[in-house]
Amino acid sequence: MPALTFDAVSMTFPDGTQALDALDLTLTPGELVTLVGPSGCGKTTALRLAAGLEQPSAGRVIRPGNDAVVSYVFQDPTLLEWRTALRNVELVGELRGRPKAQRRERAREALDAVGLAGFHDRHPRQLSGGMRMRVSLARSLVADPALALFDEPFGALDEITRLDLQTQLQHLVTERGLAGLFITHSVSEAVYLSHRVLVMAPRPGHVVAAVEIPWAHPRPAELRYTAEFAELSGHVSALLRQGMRDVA
Ligand SMILES: Nc1ncnc2c1ncn2[C@@H]1O[C@H](COP(=O)(O)OP(=O)(O)OP(=O)(O)O)[C@@H](O)[C@H]1O
Repeated sequence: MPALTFDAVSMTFPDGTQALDALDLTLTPGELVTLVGPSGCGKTTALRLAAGLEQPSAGRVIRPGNDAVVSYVFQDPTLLEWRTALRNVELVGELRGRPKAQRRERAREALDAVGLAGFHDRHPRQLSGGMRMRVSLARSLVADPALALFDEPFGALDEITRLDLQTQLQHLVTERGLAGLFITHSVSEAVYLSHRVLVMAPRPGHVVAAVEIPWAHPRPAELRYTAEFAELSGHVSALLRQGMRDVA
């Protein structure tokens, strides 16, 4: 059973803006697919459709069943400032009415898994941007999502933190077998993380190429410095440039 299916999905907003044209996508559990493309090509619209926040104007979006959790991670970590890191992550269990000891234990495990052991009792203002994003990731993963949607989560982070979080995210997705749909403007991030990269072009947003990324997960951090990686990244960049030229 796919975790998410887009069947010829088109999206035209009430003001007449056509954001997506006939997008097809199938995401299976354990698979991470990334959307890359220039500003305005409909990436966020696709994520919002996947989240059920918008309804397509044509085609079908088939999402996980009612009981399945879909998590959404934004570029802004959106933490509650008056709660500690632990209590931010614990909120998910609270909202579900889980017993206190159980939800606290799960939150502790999730924070440790994203490299925040020792920071459970800090408030968001006492954490760096990278640490805040780790809390946000822990909060989304503690919900045990069947489908996780990531809207440029690492866009605002420094390079080292970003590379570190890419590696951690990839381990977490692999270990948990969840399906992930990821947006980024970084070609190397897309190639490193994904099983498949969908290259998009605008006016209206459409997929110009689907590139399969062959390496097994989890991938070593050093993969990013190999000639094969540079070659595949160059290929995706060329498709991106080509897509932009074709609509210019
Ligand atoms: N609610 C809306 N009403 C009208 N037009 C919209 C709405 N949301 C998005 N759009 C338009 O749809 C197109 C796609 O927008 P979207 O935000 O999905 O692009 P994107 O690829 O995510 O861009 P970016 O990389 O800049 O975040 C754009 O032309 C945008 O202006």
